[in-house]
Amino acid sequence: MPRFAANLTMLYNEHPFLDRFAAAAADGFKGVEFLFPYAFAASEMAQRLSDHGLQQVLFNAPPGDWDAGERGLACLPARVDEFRAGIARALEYAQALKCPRIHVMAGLAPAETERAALQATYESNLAWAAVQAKSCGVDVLIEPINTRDIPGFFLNRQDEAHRIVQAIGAPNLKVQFDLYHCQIVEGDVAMKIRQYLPTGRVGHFQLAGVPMRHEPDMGELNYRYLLNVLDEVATECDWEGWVGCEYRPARGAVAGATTAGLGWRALADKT
Ligand SMILES: O=C(O)C(=O)[C@@H](O)CO
Ligand SMILES: [Mg+2]
Repeated sequence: MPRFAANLTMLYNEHPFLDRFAAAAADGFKGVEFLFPYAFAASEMAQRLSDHGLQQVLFNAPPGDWDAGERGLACLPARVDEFRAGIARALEYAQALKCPRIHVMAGLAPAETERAALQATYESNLAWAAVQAKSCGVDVLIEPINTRDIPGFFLNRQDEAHRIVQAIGAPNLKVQFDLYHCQIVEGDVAMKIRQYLPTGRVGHFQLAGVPMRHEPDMGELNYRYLLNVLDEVATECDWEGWVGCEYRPARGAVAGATTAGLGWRALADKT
């Protein structure tokens, strides 16, 4: 079974951010991911990883002004310099945290800009980022995201993401396959795992229950079935990546809420 990584942005919100590393390790996680490390010194985070025997498996490149509603810069023609500076910063953190992949968010499509111009900027930015990342041994990931959570997000579908990755043809440019977004946008999730994982273009998975983005055992997706499919296909194609647990615990941020909700991990048992 692919390994589960705790998403420290969404899980363990009952603890201050830097204390979430210890909490995840205490629950048996060996890997962690989060959205953004930039409010903290890389050395401080590297120390937490080492103290708790954790691997950093993923984080995001700078997304622009998140608090002002920005959700990535990669498709924005007027922001190329800022995009490039953000990739350089992300790669510095990736090296300090020994993290083998970064997620580059596409951004919101401005209504006044032609889709073709956004697409051209997106593809040239991704090609550039992949070259920079390659020299650091890092994969660049793109993630289709549903427009209920992020209205106007530029990249929404698995097929679009795979077309882009194929067209650019950089071996370290891959798709971040978030099963939660896939179910909301297009469904047929099990068949999409079967279709896309063997291509070699999937760099990472994430999961959450649908529709509320709570624990995977809450909601309309049958994760016992899906995790068995993932396991079967990953074994067939020797895929050894991680599955990020990117959900908001239903019990909220009260003491013990994240740990109390982890019973769903038994769904991954093949019994
Ligand atoms: O929202 C998600 O899904 C993510 O993976 C984040 O990195 C981006 O919002
Ligand atoms: Mg995700």
